[in-house]
Amino acid sequence: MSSYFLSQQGVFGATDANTQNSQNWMSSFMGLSSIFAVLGLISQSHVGSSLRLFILGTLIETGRRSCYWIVERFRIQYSITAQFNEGDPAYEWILLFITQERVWKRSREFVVTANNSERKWAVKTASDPTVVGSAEYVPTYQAPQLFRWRGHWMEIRRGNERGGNTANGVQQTARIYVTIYTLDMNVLSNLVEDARTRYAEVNRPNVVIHLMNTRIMNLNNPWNSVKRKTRRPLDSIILPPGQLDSLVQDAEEFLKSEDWYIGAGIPHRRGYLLYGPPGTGKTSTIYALAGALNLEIYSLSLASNNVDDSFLQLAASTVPKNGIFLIEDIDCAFPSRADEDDELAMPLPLNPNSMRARPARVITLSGLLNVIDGVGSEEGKLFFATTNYIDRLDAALLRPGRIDRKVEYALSTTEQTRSLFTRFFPVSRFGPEFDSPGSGEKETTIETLAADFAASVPENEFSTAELQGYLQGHKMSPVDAAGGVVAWVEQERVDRKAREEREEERRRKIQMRMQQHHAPGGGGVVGGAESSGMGMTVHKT
Ligand SMILES: Nc1ncnc2c1ncn2[C@@H]1O[C@H](COP(=O)(O)OP(=O)(O)OP(=O)(O)O)[C@@H](O)[C@H]1O
Repeated sequence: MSSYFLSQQGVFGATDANTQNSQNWMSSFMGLSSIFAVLGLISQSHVGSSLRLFILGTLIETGRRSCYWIVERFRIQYSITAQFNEGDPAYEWILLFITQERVWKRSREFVVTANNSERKWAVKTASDPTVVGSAEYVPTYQAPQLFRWRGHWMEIRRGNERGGNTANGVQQTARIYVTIYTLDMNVLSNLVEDARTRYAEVNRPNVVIHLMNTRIMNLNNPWNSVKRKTRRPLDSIILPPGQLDSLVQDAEEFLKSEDWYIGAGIPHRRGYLLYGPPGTGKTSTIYALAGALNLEIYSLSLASNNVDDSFLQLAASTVPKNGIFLIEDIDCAFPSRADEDDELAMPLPLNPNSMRARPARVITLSGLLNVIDGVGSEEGKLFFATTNYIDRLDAALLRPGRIDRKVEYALSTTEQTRSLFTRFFPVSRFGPEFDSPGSGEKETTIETLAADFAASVPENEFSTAELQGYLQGHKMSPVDAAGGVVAWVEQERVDRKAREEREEERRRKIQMRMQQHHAPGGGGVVGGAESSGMGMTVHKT
């Protein structure tokens, strides 16, 4: 639920200010009558001009304060002020709203950044529509801006709230204050709804991805980096028949059945694990699904050393309802048995004093489980996790209720390979001028080439991403793509073998260095590891 702070009394302790103002006014008023009395005296007694000037000044100042008081009174009585905090989705809505309403017209201060995929709600500063700028201009809105919307006067102002000190410096949270000169609360609701609708409309062609900038962590706004990606059609994801449809249907049904979950007393959340080799379409599926269901993604990597249990909890709790909470490579948080062995097999430093401390593992399994299904797991959210190594995940993590659906992604089947070829070389793009040897019907030719291509790629040996990489190198010529694939497969096998041998050699060298290091007279064991399991593992190998 989006939140914005409301006040009919202004935002800066207006009640106290009112009391003080009214006292000032009263005293000013009382002062006025005595001033007039004194004036009479003065005119009679012909006191000097300096005294008259002084009295005139006092009168002007009193008048100024009275006007100010009246204006403030009016403002407080006849206005509604709403506060939008950075980090809340409503903040994004209102930013877009003020950009579209061209409230910035009189703004003279901008933050200028080079164009990139990060979303900023920049404004167009060039009047010539043909000018394509290389930078984006975001108004600071530091000075209050007055504008009219649907017949109502409004004022907009931006401020920064100073938070606590952290390792990353002082945390600041931006706020936007909108003052509407009306007594009708509906105007505010309409404004927020209008802003939300515009936001949804503008983002229709994109998928919005919220990320954490773990270098500049902000406890008030953990999702402090927003990117947009062009929406990817579902049919551009090539998977075995039925796999994608069933996933989309499942997610759609989940979103529609909140009442059923409440009635059945089951928390309204659903967890999916997509697992399989790299480059098989796990992440692409989630992005395409988010686009199709109009959902925003909140994506987190557990690989960062800065993320700990409490931050994870905070991040999960700030994902709004109907958002997708995505943890990519979820196995990264915990070492596998193989990894642990590898770490023990790390080359030991020659000088024990130079041994670097290993980074602390700050995410615990119980912390992660808590986030997925415990106190921190908010309802109405889709949870997605991806991994290349399902066998490294703890059984507790995989149990239903935490992960409700596991979907396996495999290396490309012959049918997927064929579909990938026809997606790369659509009949529409290659048209009548497509000139193929054999000069059959155009459509038949592409189909034939696709069949030849698929038959030449061994099933379940290459990922879709690898095949896509190959096809990209021949994107203008389906004939070359189909003709060259046999040689490519051979070359890939040779390269793969060489890579595996290099890796094997690297491991062997590490083991040898460890053995030398632990052998009698070989430098001893650092930090008393001799008596530990670590020493035993090494001697055995
Ligand atoms: N099944 C697929 N259908 C269409 N494109 C795919 C498919 N699999 C991979 N790709 C393409 O390969 C690239 C990498 O895909 P993606 O990131 O989705 O793979 P992944 O399985 O998530 O990999 P990783 O496990 O390394 O994160 C993308 O450009 C994507 O378009």
